[in-house]
Amino acid sequence: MGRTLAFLGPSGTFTEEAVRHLPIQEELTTQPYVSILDVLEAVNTNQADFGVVPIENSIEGTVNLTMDGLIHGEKLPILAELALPITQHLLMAVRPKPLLLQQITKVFSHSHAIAQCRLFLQKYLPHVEIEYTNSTASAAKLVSEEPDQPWAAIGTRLNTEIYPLFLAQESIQDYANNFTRFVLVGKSQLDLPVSDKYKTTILVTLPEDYSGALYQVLAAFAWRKLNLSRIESRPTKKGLGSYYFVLDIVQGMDTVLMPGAFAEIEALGCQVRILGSYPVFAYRGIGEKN
Ligand SMILES: O=C(O)C(=O)C[C@]1(C(=O)O)C=C[C@@H](O)C=C1
Repeated sequence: MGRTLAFLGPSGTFTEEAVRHLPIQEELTTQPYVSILDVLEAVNTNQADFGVVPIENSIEGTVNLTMDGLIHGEKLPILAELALPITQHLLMAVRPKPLLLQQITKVFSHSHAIAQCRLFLQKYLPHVEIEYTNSTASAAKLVSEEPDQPWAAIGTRLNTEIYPLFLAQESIQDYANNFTRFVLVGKSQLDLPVSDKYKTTILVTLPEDYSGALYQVLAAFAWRKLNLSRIESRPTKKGLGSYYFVLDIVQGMDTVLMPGAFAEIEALGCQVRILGSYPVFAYRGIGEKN
């Protein structure tokens, strides 16, 4: 068997779709895992060579499980990124005639999918119980297996082809411009095509009680004209008020500017850890895929 790639399953997740759109040239055996942590664990323990997980959504923000897994888990470099357009649908096991949303008692989905449809749920399904699942596809599978229950799942259109489900309501997300960034992680090298865009993600720990430290960190990038596309704080989990800063710099390591900026930051007393320096691939599908 060749090398393997773990992804957030079961079949029909947005993550699986991201795997299909990543321009991986090698024939990898793909393996679904039930949670994001299981995917990362599979790669950490060498059960899988690579993994694909969601890291950030344009409506709901960071996928904390992924971010914290990369920060606190074993060192697992980010090898590539792909942003996928996301369209969420309300899926049911029986075709309701007519569809009476009041009859639905429970809605199942991944927390990020629920969050992307918060206003829809508040307006049309304020009475339902929300049940969180590990992925949108696990919600779809669960609802399809209980056709006698007045339940619905939120997930991809693709799930109506994989599971015995109907599209009860199309495109229910609150904002049209919905994208999720997925990252490919792994300890070994993988041949990927060149891209016209590269990013470097770093984790910065500031020195304690140094006023203006974050300002100085940002200045090191600003005067070098190194563009940041994200800055985010995550708790170090060592106590209140203690944070790591995650920075996405729109630049690979192929310029002296980057090591220069890191050296300047380290001279301030900051610690810098590179989480990955990787190509960014664009989704090349046509129209709605999910
Ligand atoms: O549940 C899925 O289908 C996933 O791939 C996970 C996930 C996420 O974690 O953000 C991916 C894309 C959507 O934003 C909703 C859910």
